Amino acid sequence: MRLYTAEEMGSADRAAQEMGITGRILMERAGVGMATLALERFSPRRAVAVCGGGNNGGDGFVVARELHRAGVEVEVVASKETYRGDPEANLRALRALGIRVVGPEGLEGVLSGAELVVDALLGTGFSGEVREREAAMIRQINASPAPVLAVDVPSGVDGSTGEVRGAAVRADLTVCAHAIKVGCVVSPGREHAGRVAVVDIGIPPGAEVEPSVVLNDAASLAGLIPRTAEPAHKYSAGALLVVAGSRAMTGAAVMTVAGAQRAGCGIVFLVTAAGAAPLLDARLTEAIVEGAPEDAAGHMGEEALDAVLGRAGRASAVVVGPGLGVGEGGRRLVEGILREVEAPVLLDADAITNLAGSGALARREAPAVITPHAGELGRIMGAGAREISASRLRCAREAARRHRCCVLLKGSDTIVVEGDRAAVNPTGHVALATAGTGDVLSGVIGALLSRGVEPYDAARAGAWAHGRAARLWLEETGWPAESLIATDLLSHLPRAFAELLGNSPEAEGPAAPGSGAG
Ligand SMILES: NC(=O)C1=CN([C@@H]2O[C@H](COP(=O)(O)OP(=O)(O)OC[C@H]3O[C@@H](n4cnc5c(N)ncnc54)[C@H](O)[C@@H]3O)[C@@H](O)[C@H]2O)[C@@H](O)CC1
Ligand SMILES: [K+]
Repeated sequence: MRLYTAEEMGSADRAAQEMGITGRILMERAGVGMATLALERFSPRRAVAVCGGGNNGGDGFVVARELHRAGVEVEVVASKETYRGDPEANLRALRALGIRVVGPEGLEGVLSGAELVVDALLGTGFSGEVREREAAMIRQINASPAPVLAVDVPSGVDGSTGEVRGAAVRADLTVCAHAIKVGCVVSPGREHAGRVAVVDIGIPPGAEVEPSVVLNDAASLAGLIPRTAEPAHKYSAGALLVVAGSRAMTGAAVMTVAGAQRAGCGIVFLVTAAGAAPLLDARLTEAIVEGAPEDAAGHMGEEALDAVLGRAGRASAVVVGPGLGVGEGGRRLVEGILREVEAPVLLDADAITNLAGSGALARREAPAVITPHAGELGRIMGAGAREISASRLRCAREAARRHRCCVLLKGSDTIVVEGDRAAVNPTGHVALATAGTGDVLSGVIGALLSRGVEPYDAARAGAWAHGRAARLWLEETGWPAESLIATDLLSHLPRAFAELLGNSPEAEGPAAPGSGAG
């Protein structure tokens, strides 16, 4: 599904107008569509439309008129004294219909008793920090117990980035005109938007622009995952080397290896700290486990590089990091792998932390993927987790540029960036905020890399399947989200992949007996 920034929406809007579809028509369509959804979802008897001075406010005036027409008792707050253009015409219509219009000072009064608040204060024309006058109105809307329908984007959220500086409306439903705005799916904007819907406003296909950010839905992933072609052997199905675990940290390695196995990897090698190897060997019956030299803390350091490179020669991708441990030795090990291994390398967890201040990723010519959470990304960007979390899209892009790799920034809105491309994953769930799920994800993406999927696509498909597996588990068990543990994902990953493969064309190879054409 298409996501639009403010700029992209503006281009589509201008192109539509050049084709004779006026702004007035678009505003009418937007307002009528949003009012229809408001009636369907909230059935309000009394509603308040809070309208700003731009076209977002103009949409709000149309919503108010339509609600009035449907018999809803409507009051309107207009933030500006004088209006121009389409908003002015729509405001005049309200007055002619006898709908009460008050200024911002009347907001508190009209909010009491409202069964729906229509937030049309600020839309895609807003960015930066909200001025105090509007911030005060936003705080009043948020203090009201009535449900909130946001017009196009919750006021105070930057529609192009999801950034919030200062106050922003917390909506129950955000109805976007024509296309979901990027700011409604990227955190923290995502948390302000509530449920998100789209209304068609009649922008013709010829006016569409190429979006810079896509929603990582199943349709966008169709055909990316290869089926194993016949004749198959365990290496042709992908051979993954996992470099993970330390004497005191074995679970992370288990999760990564198991995630890779469930994502269809033909064979998984694990190189781990010598002290962890016997336990992991007993635990991971289907993997080939090798112990490598460890330091006094039980971590693999540079001395483990030979063992890693020995195995890497047989692997079509390498995952490094879960449970590795943090330290100078670990840094040299990760740098050595980035320098010597030509197959795609995925760095997760401690492998990322170990690279703080290092230029090894940027120097690497072969493909690399990193899968940090906000804290880990902060460490290699010289920033705090809070700074990253406030500007997730911008920071992920900057990291991909500076470190010349594919970046998957974990979160409820996992973001994948490579070069100019960016995708936001919609399958994430709060249930995934538990130990070990990230290790499973790195195994899953590693498996896809080992099967020849390009880094950007492997990261996107992995994020989708990982989130989908959690959702399938929740649907099947009916258990509370807090009860999910990382191993639960393993049993549901195959079904998540089956859904993706349902969209995938059969790989070239001899036709299976009895299979029909197509
Ligand atoms: N572009 C399009 O194709 C369409 C746009 N439509 C609507 O128009 C909106 C965009 O309209 P505009 O471009 O007029 O912009 P907005 O109405 O989103 O914002 C402009 C208003 O915000 C105020 N503002 C800007 N920065 C501020 C700040 N930091 N603090 C407080 N107030 C601030 C301005 O003074 C102005 O009153 C969309 O979100 C959508 O709702 C729809 O009517 C349909 C078509
Ligand atoms: K709004």
